[in-house]
Amino acid sequence: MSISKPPRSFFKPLAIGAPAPFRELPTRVERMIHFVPPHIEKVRAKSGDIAKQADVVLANLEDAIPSDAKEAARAGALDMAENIDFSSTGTGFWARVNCLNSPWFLDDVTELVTKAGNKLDVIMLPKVEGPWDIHYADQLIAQLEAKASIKRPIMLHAILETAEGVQNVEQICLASPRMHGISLGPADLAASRAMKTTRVGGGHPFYKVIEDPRSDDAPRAAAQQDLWHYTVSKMVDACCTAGIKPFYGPFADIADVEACEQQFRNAFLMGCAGTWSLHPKQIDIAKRVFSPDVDEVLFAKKILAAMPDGTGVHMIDGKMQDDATWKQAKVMVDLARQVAEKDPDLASAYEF
Ligand SMILES: CC(C)(COP(=O)(O)OP(=O)(O)OC[C@H]1O[C@@H](n2cnc3c(N)ncnc32)[C@H](O)[C@@H]1OP(=O)(O)O)[C@@H](O)C(=O)NCCC(=O)NCCSC(=O)C[C@H](O)C(=O)O
Ligand SMILES: [Mg+2]
Repeated sequence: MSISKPPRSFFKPLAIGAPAPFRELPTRVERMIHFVPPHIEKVRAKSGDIAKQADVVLANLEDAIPSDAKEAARAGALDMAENIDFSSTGTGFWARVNCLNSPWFLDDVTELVTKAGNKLDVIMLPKVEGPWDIHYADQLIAQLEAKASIKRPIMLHAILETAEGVQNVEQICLASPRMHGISLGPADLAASRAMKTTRVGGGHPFYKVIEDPRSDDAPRAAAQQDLWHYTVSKMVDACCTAGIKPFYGPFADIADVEACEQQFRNAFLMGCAGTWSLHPKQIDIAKRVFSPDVDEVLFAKKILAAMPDGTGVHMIDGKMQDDATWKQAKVMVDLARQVAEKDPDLASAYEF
């Protein structure tokens, strides 16, 4: 017998007075989650301008924040919630709290929900290992939402960054209607798996396939492979099954914009909705990559126009189209419509 909630209970608030969880995710373009270290006043002061460029701004309280600056970072996050106007640009405001077994988690969540809960869209939860972590955070957040009379539910976004978390990703995604999505955490995950790399995301020059020996003894061609392909695929399937969003995570070689763009593009093509940006220059890369390609959108529109009821078979520009390609086209055009609402230049390029 499986131990899961009866269907009628799944969407009930977990505390009396807490808002009911969303039945559908709010429709939002979230091409990048921009990380701000909120304890650094100089950077925090820029986050108002960053909020005009990025789809989501995240106050980071976890890794990259020194242990003696955790309280300052939390205070900085509350300051951002109070003083930045996220709503006029439709920008999401998220916070990454410290992990569940840290001494800071309880105060992070308590203060964020009770003091900034009506501004906060999503809490990002690091190092999630199984559905039990989500159940605990879900119940605690509901209690705090009730206590502080929060009007709309705060969503949860888990980071996939331990071998155990990857093993349990399907159950994590299905654990609660509060789940918004999952991000890949390639640095912690590499450490958890004892992968022999010091890079954060991206490829590795030693992880490659080489061609067969050549008769002329010339050097053999080689191509780097994607270390993250299996994990991203597993994450995308788990998220799509649960109706939540998969995201790539950090790419820490800030100077290597070309490799960053390629890693983001691989994730986009495989189904990810967005990525993290750690530095302002990664915002535009993510915007470019996670907005669908103009030529592909125009071609997808042709497919939808040729097959108004989504059935049958058609030839367009020499390529066979049928019910399945109609669905592919709809994914592309639906996303383009959402992006177009935020971006007038793309709206005109997509010919909406
Ligand atoms: C990575 C950085 C430490 C680099 O900072 P810096 O050396 O200051 O960069 P620049 O000199 O090029 O900065 C140019 C100007 O831009 C401002 N700046 C820099 N970063 C940001 C930012 N994130 N948001 C807003 N503004 C930013 C600088 O202040 C400069 O301004 P000015 O002096 O006026 O010209 C830094 O970018 C940074 O701290 N980024 C965030 C790092 C972070 O959040 N790391 C944690 C996430 S990754 C992770 O956790 C791993 C994951 O969990 C896993 O397991 O995989
Ligand atoms: Mg991490």
